[in-house]
Amino acid sequence: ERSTSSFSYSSYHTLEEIYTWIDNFVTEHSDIVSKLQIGHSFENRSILVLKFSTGGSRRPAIWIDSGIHSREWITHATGIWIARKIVSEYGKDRIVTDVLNAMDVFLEIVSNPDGFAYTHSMNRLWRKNKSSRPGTFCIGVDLNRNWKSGFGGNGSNNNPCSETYHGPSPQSEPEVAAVVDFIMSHGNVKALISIHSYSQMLMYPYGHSLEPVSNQEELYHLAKDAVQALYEVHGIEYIYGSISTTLYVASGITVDWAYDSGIKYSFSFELRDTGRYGFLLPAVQIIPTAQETWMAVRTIMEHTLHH
Ligand SMILES: O=C(NO)N[C@H](Cc1ccccc1)C(=O)O
Ligand SMILES: [Zn+2]
Repeated sequence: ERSTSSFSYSSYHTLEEIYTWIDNFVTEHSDIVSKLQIGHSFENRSILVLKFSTGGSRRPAIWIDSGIHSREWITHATGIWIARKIVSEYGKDRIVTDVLNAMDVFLEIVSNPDGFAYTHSMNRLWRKNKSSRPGTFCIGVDLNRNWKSGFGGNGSNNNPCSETYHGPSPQSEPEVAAVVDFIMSHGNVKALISIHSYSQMLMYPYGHSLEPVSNQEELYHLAKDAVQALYEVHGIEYIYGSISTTLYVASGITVDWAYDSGIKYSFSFELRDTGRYGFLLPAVQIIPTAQETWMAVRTIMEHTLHH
């Protein structure tokens, strides 16, 4: 039937099932949610974004993306659950209500649709998109290395066969160009949250250099508060800090571009787990992961609203 009540939020789904859920979800919550198509993938699939808005025009906004790496299935599942949480909490939870009465939220659940389809059809552990170019033997660009900030630097690879291939040029990939174009033309995005898995980390820029960002202190304390809110749900421990100092140097990444484009609250999550199951996180952990992640996301939203 056309309702999302038959959709299992505790299961992993195919691209078609998620796109059908998006249509049903928007139909059922058309007072607060709308569907935008911001572009097409390399293989010509629609790139969809959910817009949560209670009115106004060009309100300050929060951007959330998941699934930029297609094998990280827990991130799409978490994005879907968070979408439902936002609509169910509006009018009940004070923070969500205050945020949505003043700001818009954009949520891109399947940021790499071609790669995601491929993880269902051919290769469960595919990470990159599916772009190909004449004379290039290997397929795919790492969409977390194709952004302009620090493009081509250390922690990205010039070899098309590499899992961290940065692509021929910044924003060469339609999946990245669509997001850049959307955020730049919107011009009022105040926070960006890019959701990955796994490692249980909450990180902020920079990845391409060890130099601290100007509001490093603020981001450190916000990350600390967000990680504490996450911990209080199921006792899961995250580490936090800047990408380059907490993890490793990575160049051309989403959050560095966002930060350098003026989005001062830019974060990247690495969801569960710490390696026992890794990308193959059992479906039984979807809802617990989404519940705890939501509390961290809500903390970042509240801070963005008040600063
Ligand atoms: O791939 C993942 N996690 O899925 N993360 C690593 C590290 C990372 C995370 C977040 C931002 C930048 C870099 C990556 O190489 O992209
Ligand atoms: Zn990733």
